[in-house]
Amino acid sequence: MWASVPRVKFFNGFEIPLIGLGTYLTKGEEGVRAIKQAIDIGYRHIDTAYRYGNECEVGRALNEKISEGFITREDLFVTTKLWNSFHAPMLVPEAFQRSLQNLQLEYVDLYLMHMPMGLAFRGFREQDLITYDKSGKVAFSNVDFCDTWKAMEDLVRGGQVRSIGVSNFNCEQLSRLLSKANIKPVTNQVECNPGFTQKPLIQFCRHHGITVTAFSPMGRVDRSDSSCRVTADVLQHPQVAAIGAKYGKTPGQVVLRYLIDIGTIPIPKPSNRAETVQNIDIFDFRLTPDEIALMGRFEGGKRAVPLKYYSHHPEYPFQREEI
Ligand SMILES: NC(=O)C1=CN([C@@H]2O[C@H](COP(=O)(O)OP(=O)(O)OC[C@H]3O[C@@H](n4cnc5c(N)ncnc54)[C@H](OP(=O)(O)O)[C@@H]3O)[C@@H](O)[C@H]2O)C=CC1
Ligand SMILES: O=C1CO[C@H](CO)[C@@H](O)[C@@H]1O
Repeated sequence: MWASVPRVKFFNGFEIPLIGLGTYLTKGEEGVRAIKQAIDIGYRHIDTAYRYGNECEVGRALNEKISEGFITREDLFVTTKLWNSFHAPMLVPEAFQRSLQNLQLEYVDLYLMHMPMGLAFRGFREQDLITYDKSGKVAFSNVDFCDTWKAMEDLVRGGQVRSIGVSNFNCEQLSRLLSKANIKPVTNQVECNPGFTQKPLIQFCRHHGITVTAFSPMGRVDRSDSSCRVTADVLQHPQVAAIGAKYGKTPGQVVLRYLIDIGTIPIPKPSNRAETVQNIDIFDFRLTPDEIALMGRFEGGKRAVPLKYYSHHPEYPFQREEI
């Protein structure tokens, strides 16, 4: 049994465990087993999204562990996300209720706007989530994300969402949101790994009391999606292995510790039991300032997940980058 994972407090008083379980591509019976196994190992923070099509599996796994008496709902921190085609304020309550129903929970701890870019709405089925215009490009909506945010604020007031946040927002978009919001976002979930360290964004968020959740923390993505790439293969790097050897840790553990030491909350997706165990066993060591500096040298300025399909959207957050 592992010691419980430390938590950090949001500005609103709610606490989030410092490591989460990513679930993109975690599906079916195997997915349910993997999530239950992660709960047994000690994970309490689970990250899913309507778009992942696996909220039902996540909900089943969590509710089975609750029914067994192994955990209570209050032990858990569950995040899900509003998909881009549900940005119109009138769609937000229904989109959220569908997520809640899939999860079979009475509330979610954190509801994120998955991206700042609104997409055309066609329906709630999987095949409706991304539609294309006549020229074959992803079809957009012109909803302002500040209006979407107001509808998300109403969900907090309704009591079924404890905290709200955003994902894939850049500093300018966050600034605009902050200038209009009544409830501040508790987190911005963005790609962060040694190959893409997000220093300016982390600084901006810290200044505004917003946490940064680190997705794709390993900087590589286990999927046949040609729009994703490996940023820096630090897991194979001898210097990372050497840091790990000093602490009796694997390169993956060194990477996660680095992300915590620079102030983020990583949500890695393990692909087997050994990785699931390793990724939570990172709270008995910390990197020295020199080791943190060394890990920072893998920065390559390029994302693993550049979301290229949306690059023609006016709110595409990475316009200024070479993608
Ligand atoms: N908000 C957003 O837009 C996004 C959110 N996310 C969220 O973040 C989560 C994590 O990101 P994801 O893109 O999956 O990428 P990760 O960086 O977590 O990469 C996953 C891969 O890393 C490898 N890995 C995991 N743990 C270890 C370890 N200890 N040692 C060595 N290799 C390891 C595994 O590959 P292998 O099989 O080779 O071992 C695994 O398949 C997602 O599951 C999702 O919940 C992700 C992308 C976008
Ligand atoms: O959350 C997500 C998981 O990764 C996908 C990339 O392959 C992203 O498109 C999506 O935002």
